[in-house]
Amino acid sequence: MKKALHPTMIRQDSSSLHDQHKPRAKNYFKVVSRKLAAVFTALLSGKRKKGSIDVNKMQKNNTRVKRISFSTSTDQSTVSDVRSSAGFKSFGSYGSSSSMSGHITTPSFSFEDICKATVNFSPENKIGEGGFGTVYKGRLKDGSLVAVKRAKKGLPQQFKNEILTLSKIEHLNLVRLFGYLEHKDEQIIVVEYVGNGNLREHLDGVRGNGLEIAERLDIAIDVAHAITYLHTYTDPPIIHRDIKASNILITEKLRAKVADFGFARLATEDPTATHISTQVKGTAGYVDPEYTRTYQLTDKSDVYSFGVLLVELMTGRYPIESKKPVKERVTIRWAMKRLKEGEFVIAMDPKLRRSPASNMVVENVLKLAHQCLAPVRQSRPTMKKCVEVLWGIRKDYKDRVSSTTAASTSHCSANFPYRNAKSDRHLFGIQEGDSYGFISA
Ligand SMILES: Nc1ncnc2c1ncn2[C@@H]1O[C@H](COP(=O)(O)OP(=O)(O)OP(=O)(O)O)[C@@H](O)[C@H]1O
Repeated sequence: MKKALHPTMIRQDSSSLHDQHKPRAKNYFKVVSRKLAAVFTALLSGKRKKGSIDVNKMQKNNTRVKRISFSTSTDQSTVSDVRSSAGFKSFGSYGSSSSMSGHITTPSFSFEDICKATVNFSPENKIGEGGFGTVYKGRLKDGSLVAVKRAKKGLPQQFKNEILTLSKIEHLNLVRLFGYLEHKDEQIIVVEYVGNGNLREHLDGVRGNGLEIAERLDIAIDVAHAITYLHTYTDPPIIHRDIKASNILITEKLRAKVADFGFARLATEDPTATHISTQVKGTAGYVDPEYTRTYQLTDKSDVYSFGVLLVELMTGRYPIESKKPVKERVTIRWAMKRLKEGEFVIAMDPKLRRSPASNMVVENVLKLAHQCLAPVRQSRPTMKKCVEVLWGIRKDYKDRVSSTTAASTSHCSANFPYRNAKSDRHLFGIQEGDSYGFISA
């Protein structure tokens, strides 16, 4: 999907800021290898001991296209668990994320199996390319479809982040980890295949038949469920740090799964801590300005990015539209101004059908986005609150559409037997992933 660089893509070289860590690097590696050895020994002896590995201090200089990455000298981020990475590890069964009781089962397939599954990483099987590397579609021996993420060389940090995070989570609206593999200089992550492209492709109209307002609302709710789960129901909480439309994968039923945990962070286990001081990472246009200013990361940074995503869903525009007139270039600024001036319909994606019910959704979702985008994080709602607000909007929408449908049916059913099957599927019955999406362990 990364055929060409979009205006939102930026390149930021972080080397000069990282340089200040260099004199300490040798010591960190010593400390880290000691801790890795301890954790590995604990794993072998069957005891699960919480290690504390300062992974950001292990981080090499990282130049990324599109994503932001620069650091602060007070970087004290920690990741509280690590697993052995020798050979293929699969996470076929693991307990609840809150207990972090994931265990590594016997290796179930090898590098050769992955080569077979992807037909030697053939270009025909390539489904995407991102900062992490290339993503391939694969079919395993048992016939199941998987997405194989083949890391670019020299990104050990992101590889580790992604497997550490994915191994702790299980939720219908998050892509599921099947396993990972380190083979010579290859680093591979195998995850659930989500077959209907990503949200950005749907908004661009290069996938599917265009998303109706009810479908966009369901997608917003799915994403909100997923982030609520990460912030509230994992232990320690997880901050995704890269919520954006291209990381929202879409199923055949037009429901959403959040992917790409390369930048995710485990929040501190210290209940008195208000934030983590860490490198600023994310994608231009989505990153919380308070985080970029203070280097302080909290779950409210994800809330900010979610606010940007809501605006994107309602307007169809990219967060940064460099070809638009100056006043419209920063989409959130433009859309919030339209909202404030009572002209939110102007900001509404032209691909969306206008109706009192869909206008109501756009207005209320933009109002929620406004709260998520508050400059000061304390003023932003929690993700759980966002879910509740979105549920309310969906209920109002359904009520309004049902009453309109009932009125038009009673008045002109003989003349107007046509029903819109696509809209109807949002009015009746429970949708896949409507609950918080927990999968019982
Ligand atoms: N599990 C998956 N199932 C199906 N397609 C996937 C899967 N994971 C990724 N993709 C596709 O591959 C693309 C690239 O994914 P990846 O997470 O590596 O990068 P990205 O998020 O798009 O970009 P960046 O890494 O710069 O943020 C996705 O946008 C998506 O289209």
